[in-house]
Amino acid sequence: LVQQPSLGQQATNALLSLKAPPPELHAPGWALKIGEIALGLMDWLTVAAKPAPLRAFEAMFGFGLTQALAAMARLEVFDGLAEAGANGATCGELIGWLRNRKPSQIRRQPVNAQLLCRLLDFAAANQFMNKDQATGKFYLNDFSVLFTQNDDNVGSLVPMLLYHADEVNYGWTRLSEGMRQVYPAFELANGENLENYYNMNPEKRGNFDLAQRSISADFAPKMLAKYGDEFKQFAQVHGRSVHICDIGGGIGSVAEGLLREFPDATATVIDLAHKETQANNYIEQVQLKDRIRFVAGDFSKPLSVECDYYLLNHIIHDWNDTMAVNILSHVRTSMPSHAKILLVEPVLETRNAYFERLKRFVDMQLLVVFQRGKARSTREFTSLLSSSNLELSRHVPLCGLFDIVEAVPVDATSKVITPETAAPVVETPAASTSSKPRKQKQREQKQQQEAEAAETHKATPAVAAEEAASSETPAPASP
Ligand SMILES: C[S@@+](CC[C@H](N)C(=O)[O-])C[C@H]1O[C@@H](n2cnc3c(N)ncnc32)[C@H](O)[C@@H]1O
Repeated sequence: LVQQPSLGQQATNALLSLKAPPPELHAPGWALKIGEIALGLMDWLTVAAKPAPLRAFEAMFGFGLTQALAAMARLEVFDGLAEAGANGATCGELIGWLRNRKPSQIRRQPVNAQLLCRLLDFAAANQFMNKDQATGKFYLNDFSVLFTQNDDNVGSLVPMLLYHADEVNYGWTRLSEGMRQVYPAFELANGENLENYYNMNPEKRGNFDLAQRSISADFAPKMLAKYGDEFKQFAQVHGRSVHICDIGGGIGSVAEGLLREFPDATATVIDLAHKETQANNYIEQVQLKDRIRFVAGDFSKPLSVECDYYLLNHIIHDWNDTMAVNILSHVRTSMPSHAKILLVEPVLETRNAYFERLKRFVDMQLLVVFQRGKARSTREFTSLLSSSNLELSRHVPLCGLFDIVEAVPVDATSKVITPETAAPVVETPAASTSSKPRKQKQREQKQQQEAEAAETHKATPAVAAEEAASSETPAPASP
């Protein structure tokens, strides 16, 4: 791709002025929906327009893209380009820069100049970065900026990339044997399940934790866009701010992100006891000790923690149906009737070819790594929830890999909290019906409409019966 230097320079300047990757665009729902449909259509056309032999070669070569990207991240090529900034850098200049650079988080190896130049040309041909053919200079582009690194690497995709390129990639090499459903492919390849593997390789665990934090950092603004108004209304109705429980919340990084977006909210993070010290250190480090509490707990056993929202972020997809119902039932038993459960999951859907492909990829990752875990469809969630005395109240797509599946107790009197249905109602000036501000009235009307729309998603006995009929294969024993 030949880039006009002036354009390339402008783009690079703009990108470098951002400390983290560009923030998500929070366009109105209808605009995102149109964008999604257009993306799906373009994706379908791109695939359909390619002759089959080309598609076959692309599929066979796909692994090389991941590994080339990982090699460049390890060699800190993208950081070199970031430092070169709008001037760009030739291959020779980049090598000089790399040789003089202090060793940093990722171990660098010595590089052979000629070989690295070939790798850079491969990267430019695949649009990982831009190349000005006239000057031979390389420039960071909107893709490679995502793989630059910073001090704590939050916001960088490098930890996520290395997780996929290393331990998960080994797992994929044993996929056919993993299909026997004795051991997950990951265990066949790495000799241990994920947890034991990380116990034996603390450096890899550190990288995995960073990868998770990067996903979490992306989640809070999306949640604000979807739940900001509802949380505000909750505070008006109940006379207090929401209390969120993050079940399987790790060291509290997701809770931290959420509480930064919702300055009045408080949170309880529940995770296994071995996370306690790390979590408390983290919560102290981010100065949220007065708002986030860590509670050691096991979601495979009854829980007793009362909250307004129970967040299960990337939890259910790690488990088979039996365990998923077990976890959901424990949450259900401890939740008050007004509370909601928010499951953050890749919901499989078929309307959009592009997202379907990404979500199916997540499903395969779960198959490779855990075997017991899977991505589920709305119908499958409906079934899991109904077996847990819950019902699906709303499906909130987040325009990406993940969605929010919202659930409420089956016997809840109302699925949506409104001033009319919530108890106890705290009279505040804003909540008094005679002088409701216009915006509040509009919000209530919108919630009413959403409640009606949610009815169409409700589990029907027929669906439940159909789902119950599809039995699940038992999970394999651990080696
Ligand atoms: C995929 S991670 C998700 C972490 C976090 N929710 C996030 O999105 O970053 C799964 C989490 O579940 C926790 N976990 C696994 N088994 C658990 C159990 N039986 N009880 C409580 N937490 C558990 C793990 O320690 C880990 O933090």
